[in-house]
Amino acid sequence: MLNAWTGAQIRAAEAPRLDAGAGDALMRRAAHGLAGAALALLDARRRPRYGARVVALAGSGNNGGDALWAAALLARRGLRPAAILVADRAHEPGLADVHAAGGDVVRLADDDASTDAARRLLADADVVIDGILGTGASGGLREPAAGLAAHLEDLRRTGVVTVLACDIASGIDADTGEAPGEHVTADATATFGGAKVGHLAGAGEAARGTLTVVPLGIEADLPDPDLRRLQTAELRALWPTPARSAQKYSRGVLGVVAGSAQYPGAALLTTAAAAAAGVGMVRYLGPEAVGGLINARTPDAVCSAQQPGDVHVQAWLVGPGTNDDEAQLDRVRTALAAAVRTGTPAVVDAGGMSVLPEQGAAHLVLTPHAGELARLLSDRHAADGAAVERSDVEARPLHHARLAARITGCTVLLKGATTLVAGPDGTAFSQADATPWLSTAGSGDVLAGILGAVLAGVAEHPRAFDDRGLGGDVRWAAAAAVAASLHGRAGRTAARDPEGTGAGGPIHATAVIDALAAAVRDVLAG
Ligand SMILES: NC(=O)C1=CN([C@@H]2O[C@H](COP(=O)(O)OP(=O)(O)OC[C@H]3O[C@@H](n4cnc5c(N)ncnc54)[C@H](OP(=O)(O)O)[C@@H]3O)[C@@H](O)[C@H]2O)[C@@H](O)CC1
Ligand SMILES: Nc1ncnc2c1ncn2[C@@H]1O[C@H](COP(=O)(O)OP(=O)(O)O)[C@@H](O)[C@H]1O
Ligand SMILES: [K+]
Repeated sequence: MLNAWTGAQIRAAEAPRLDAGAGDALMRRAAHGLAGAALALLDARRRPRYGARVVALAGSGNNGGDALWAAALLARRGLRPAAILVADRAHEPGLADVHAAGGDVVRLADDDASTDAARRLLADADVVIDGILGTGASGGLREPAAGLAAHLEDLRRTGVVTVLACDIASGIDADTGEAPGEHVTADATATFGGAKVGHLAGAGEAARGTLTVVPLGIEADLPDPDLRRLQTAELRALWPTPARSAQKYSRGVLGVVAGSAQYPGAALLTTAAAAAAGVGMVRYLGPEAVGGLINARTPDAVCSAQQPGDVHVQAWLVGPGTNDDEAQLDRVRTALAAAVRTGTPAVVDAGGMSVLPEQGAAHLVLTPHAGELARLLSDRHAADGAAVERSDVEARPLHHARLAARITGCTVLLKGATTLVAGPDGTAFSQADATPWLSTAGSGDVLAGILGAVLAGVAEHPRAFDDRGLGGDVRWAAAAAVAASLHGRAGRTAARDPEGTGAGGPIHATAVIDALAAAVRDVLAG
């Protein structure tokens, strides 16, 4: 599990040590970790350490102090240190050490001469340590730092310099991952004491590069994390693997209300994905014509035009492709009412979100993309009557996912390059296991099918969640994170993009279904 905390949580854990006068010692430890990360970056890029130019960008706070101290430490390893001070104050002991190491120092102001001098230093740099702002920042980067950050990004993108962020890329909010304005983009980040929420959400995910956590000795005092990311070990433990004595009913029956005579595709994709994910049985409820099409692709699905009240299932999947079909929407309403009454978990996708019960529950998992979440929040007057736009959700994804979970009382899975899951109690997960090739029509239907299969299996595996501190209502959010991760991994497998960088090539939704078994096998094999 990769856990992430807010700046306030980290500061609270540090507070007793700061009160005991250990602040400098903590900063020295941070600077040491930062210097090590700078050397590792040079090594990874096969650039010689000796004579390499390291430039610290230093703001007025301790983040700047860390960067200055790291640059001074690197002078002892043969690097040529320099500093660009972007505020009118700088961490005095750090600056003194850079001077003592013979480093060049430029103080950036709003004039051409200092801007030119700063740019000359950057153009000569091998590694730039971004210590402009850390967890003490409020709002976006201000000038002149904002202009320098934009220039730095031009140099980074064209391979002139490598950027190492101190704690967090400056301009990214450590508590949310939001970027209110210009921000630094890093090739790597060394963070202190624990990952920050801003590394795993919003613009912060793409701005951080490779993340290294430098221990500060405060780890035992950290509270429950604010945001979590499941990794292979958790996926292996939480994936619904059949017991020796399993039979189809014990593995879980998934009731699916999806598609319509006019839009059968969503029904085909969701049922095929659920079957491929290894659910015990899929029971499809809908028009006969759609059932026929489903059986041509997925003969193992049991299709009928029954009503939800007539079937016994362990989980529901409702809503994909049902928008324009009143009979299907009626089935969706009935299934959701039954789910709330009986505590049966349900995936509520697409059209299903327009017929939510008044009183939601954590075991109903909504799966909107940013546009659908904006509509849902607008319909619920979440912004005091003002419309919420897709761009609002994209700019502040974690905030809006949590807001929607609180307002609806349901678990909310917000789809995107990073998928965020929020429970109504504020518990949140972030998964970034996908590939941009997954952004294709029908990909969301496949995710809904996988999630349906996972939810149908949860009842059989309560201990797996309890044993990892993911019991109670948190299990629904955790199950959604499991599904998002496997969906992303299947996408990577299908696209042949193992790192999720956009390498490989195009895929369509059915290719993701076909790759799912291999992705699950990889996870189970560790
Ligand atoms: N705590 C510890 O023990 C340890 C902490 N550690 C390190 O400390 C870092 C946190 O340090 P910090 O608290 O000094 O805050 P930091 O982010 O450097 O900046 C605050 C300063 O910036 C300014 N400022 C604010 N917003 C701004 C903006 N938008 N644009 C421009 N300026 C802005 C603001 O001044 P203002 O101008 O607003 O008065 C304020 O003075 C943390 O990330 C980690 O690296 C490690 O060494 C381990 C031990
Ligand atoms: N840029 C991206 N990188 C990785 N995954 C993405 C990206 N864009 C979308 N996805 C994933 O693809 C799926 C798209 O879902 P959705 O928008 O509902 O598509 P549809 O409604 O056509 O099925 C989601 O699981 C989402 O997380
Ligand atoms: K920083």
